[in-house]
Amino acid sequence: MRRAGVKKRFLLIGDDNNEGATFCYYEKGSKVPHEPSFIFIHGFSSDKYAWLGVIKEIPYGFHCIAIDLPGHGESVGFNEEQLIAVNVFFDKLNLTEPIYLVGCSMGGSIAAMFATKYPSYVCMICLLAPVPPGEEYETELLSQLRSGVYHIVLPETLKQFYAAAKLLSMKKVHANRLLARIYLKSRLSMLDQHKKVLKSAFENDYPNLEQSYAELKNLACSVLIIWGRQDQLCSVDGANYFSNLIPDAKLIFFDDCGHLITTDKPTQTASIIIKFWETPSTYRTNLYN
Ligand SMILES: CCCCCCCCCCCCCCCC(=O)OC(CO)CO
Repeated sequence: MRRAGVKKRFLLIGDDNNEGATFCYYEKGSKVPHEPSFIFIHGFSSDKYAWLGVIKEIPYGFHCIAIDLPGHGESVGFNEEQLIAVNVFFDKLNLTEPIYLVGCSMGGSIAAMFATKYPSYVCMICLLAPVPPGEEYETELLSQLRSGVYHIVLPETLKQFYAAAKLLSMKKVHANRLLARIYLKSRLSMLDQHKKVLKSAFENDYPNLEQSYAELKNLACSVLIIWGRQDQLCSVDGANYFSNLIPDAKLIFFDDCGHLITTDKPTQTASIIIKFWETPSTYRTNLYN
């Protein structure tokens, strides 16, 4: 933990709809007046830990927060839908100045939808291989997942774990069986919860993705899109879909990179995120001056 310079924190939400609901998150640095905080949102069945490799490479002086989404990691007790819960989180933390929202995979879809639903909260978004909409972009893996073959992303055995790692990442993980077994065991305790999240996402969110994304064309904030060329879960063609929808978006492809961009290219991801932040934008300048 100390390596990445983050502290683990808890935030009790506990309103009428979510009695005792608590967000868990990592924080590095603290809010800098008149600068956007960097907020990181992980993908399905992942958690805040996935961002440590990226956050480690972000220089001190920037304010970074990586949250555990409801139904993931150490965040507990939510009934509310993700977008509303995330919005409450920002309010409770007094993140009143527009933020730089970074999301990976399903977290990228959430970041995109958050920006359309709450435009005043966001001045920049970075989407790492967000879920593309509908059958036209549906990979074989995603369609298997939709039909209920969950072990592709929710492995239950060591063998399935290695198979999942191989499909999602270019990194070789066969190295340490003990660590793999410990990691798998910790994930198994979340299995039923994650199955519920996935089922609900496919039933309620996936069918409406195209309609939800359509709002992206009205975005005023700056948009960065990153995709791994070897992504087998979220089709690389999705990058074209999003850049057609958002003509001003900056598009970056990583070679030798699968779906798990934060695993395969943490250093490069951090440096692109910072470089994009440094790019002059009239929109942001007007916001902060
Ligand atoms: C407000 C809610 C909006 C949700 C919208 C998204 C609905 C998509 C359906 C589920 C699609 C499932 C694929 C997720 C891929 C993923 O996240 O990959 C992980 C590894 O498992 C990376 O960390």
